[in-house]
Amino acid sequence: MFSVKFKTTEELPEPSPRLIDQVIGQDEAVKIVLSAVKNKRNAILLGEPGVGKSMIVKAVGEILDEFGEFTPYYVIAKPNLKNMERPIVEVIDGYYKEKKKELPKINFNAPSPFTLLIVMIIAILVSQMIIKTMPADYLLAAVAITSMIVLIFGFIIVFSSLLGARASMPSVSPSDLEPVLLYECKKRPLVRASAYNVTRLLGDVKHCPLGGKPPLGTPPHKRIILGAIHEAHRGILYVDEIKTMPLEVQDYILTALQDKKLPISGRNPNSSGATVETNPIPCDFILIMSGNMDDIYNLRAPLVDRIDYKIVLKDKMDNTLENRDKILQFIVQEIRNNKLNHMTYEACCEIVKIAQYLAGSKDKLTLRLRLLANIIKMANDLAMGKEIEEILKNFKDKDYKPLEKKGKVYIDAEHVRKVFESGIYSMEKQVAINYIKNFKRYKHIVPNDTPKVGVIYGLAVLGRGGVGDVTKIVVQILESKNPATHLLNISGDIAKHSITLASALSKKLIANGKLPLPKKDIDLSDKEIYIQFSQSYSKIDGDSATAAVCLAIISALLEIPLKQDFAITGSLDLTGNILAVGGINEKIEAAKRYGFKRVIIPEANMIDVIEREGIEIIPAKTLDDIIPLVFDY
Ligand SMILES: Nc1ncnc2c1ncn2[C@@H]1O[C@H](COP(=O)(O)OP(=O)(O)OP(=O)(O)O)[C@@H](O)[C@H]1O
Repeated sequence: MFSVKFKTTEELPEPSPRLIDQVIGQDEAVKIVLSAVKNKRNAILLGEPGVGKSMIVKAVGEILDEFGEFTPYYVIAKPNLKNMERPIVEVIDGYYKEKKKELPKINFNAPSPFTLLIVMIIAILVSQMIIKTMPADYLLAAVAITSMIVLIFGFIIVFSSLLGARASMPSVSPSDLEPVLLYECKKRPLVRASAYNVTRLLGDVKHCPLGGKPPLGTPPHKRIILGAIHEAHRGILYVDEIKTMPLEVQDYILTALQDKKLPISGRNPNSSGATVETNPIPCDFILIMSGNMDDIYNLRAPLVDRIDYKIVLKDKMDNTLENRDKILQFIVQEIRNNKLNHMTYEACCEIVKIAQYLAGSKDKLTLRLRLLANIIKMANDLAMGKEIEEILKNFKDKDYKPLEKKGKVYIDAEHVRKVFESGIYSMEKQVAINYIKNFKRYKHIVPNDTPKVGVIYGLAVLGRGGVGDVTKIVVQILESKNPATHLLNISGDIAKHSITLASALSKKLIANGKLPLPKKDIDLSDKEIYIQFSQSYSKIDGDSATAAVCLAIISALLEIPLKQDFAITGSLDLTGNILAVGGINEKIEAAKRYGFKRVIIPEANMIDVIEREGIEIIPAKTLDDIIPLVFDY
């Protein structure tokens, strides 16, 4: 199964501590993201949930220092003395601690010593002129007048400038005018924000219940909240959940990408911050976004155009020795990273089997690794169950002492199997399992040895739960002047079309008389065909029942009974070839669960089938292959 031999994962080497080395099966995507970051390109990662989109970005974030020089900076906000509602935000290179003393002082427009000197000289010259024009007896008075002039000039200049500066904000205390540090960035940043969180992404101005004006309120520059878009300056902005990104936010991001700066304004119209807006603040970042496959359609075209790399992550990989080793590496990582108990070799093999099952084929392994991680964690909890039971048993015991560890606990294959079969890791699977359990009580579907005309068992997968189910298909023929085909309990368009096809094909095959069945003369022009998916309340919306329906119609029209010990799945083309279907392993599992001894599947699907005991799997290429196996004549 793996290239190394071991009894438990304890014997395997420690995984690399670097997250970038821990990413499994997404080598291409990792390479592209690294190249995007190196060359300052924007990128979007698309893929199924839990395939490692966030992990890749986080891993790249860990090694950002390796992408060349970075100039540290800090961001301060200071008041705008001309208009307090337009505070000024500045990005300053360097470390805040070093430059703290040099923080810009608020200028009260106090006159400089040079201005004062000029004023004094003018004042002295004026007083000299006065003295010269005065008679000698008034000299003393003249000197006094001159001194007064000099003093008055000085006072007027100093106080007028101070009063002038404060005219727009009377009673502001010096502390209200102090600049504040909003953010300091010492190494290249990776800033993560969810697309729906507008405040976090774009920044905001806090509400001040006291009106937002000194002396009682907090001045606007002290209420600014920097956005992730600004914190990501000179680094990476990672936006996930793009499906939820409001159009307005997309426009702001677009502006930021174009202008490399964006102002912050109050976002809540009812807040005192609503009237505040800063200057455009520098925000030169690489944008990386992520979402599920269809989410890209929620983005505006101009934004999509500005994203250079569009990367689709894989959701499965080939089932090779090398890739099974990667799954093993993943198991060890999950155990070490989450401090779980170690796993036996057999349990690891079981995880590989589940990886095949979730990939829908024996040739593939799933890369929806969050699902696998959850299964491993729950299997670990189950392995610990014995201890938990013991603790509960001793809970009421006064003399209870904490358990002494009796030997090591290992996750074994049984724990893994139990978690997978119970479906505890998936809500949809549990709903489907409950539905099937309840329905089975009515014994509507029971394999038996009594052949019946027009009755056959088809196979389906319930909802998104990944659980297969058996559906009973019943066909009845009525003599009628109004020949038609009626479909009952069939909702999906594809299903309706495929069953119409089955009906036409079965009539054609009977009409040309080439079926390997006893011949019977039959007038098809007066037959009304009723096809029912009996007691099927789950939506039948695929075409995988086409072969089953076709056989049931032939049986009903020719009145030749069908055996009842098998279930069948397969799509059909117009010439009677059986075509591959999805969810083949779930369908085989369902047939086995209901007790069928045989299951007929398209031959093309054989590459997907994961071996299991207890049921015979019969591949079929054409209807002619199947007919001798299923009719009782
Ligand atoms: N390619 C991978 N390699 C290793 N571990 C993985 C990988 N993909 C997923 N995992 C495991 O699953 C967890 C969740 O993965 P992550 O959050 O990156 O998925 P995602 O694709 O971003 O999912 P979503 O679309 O739901 O946000 C990881 O922390 C890791 O344990």
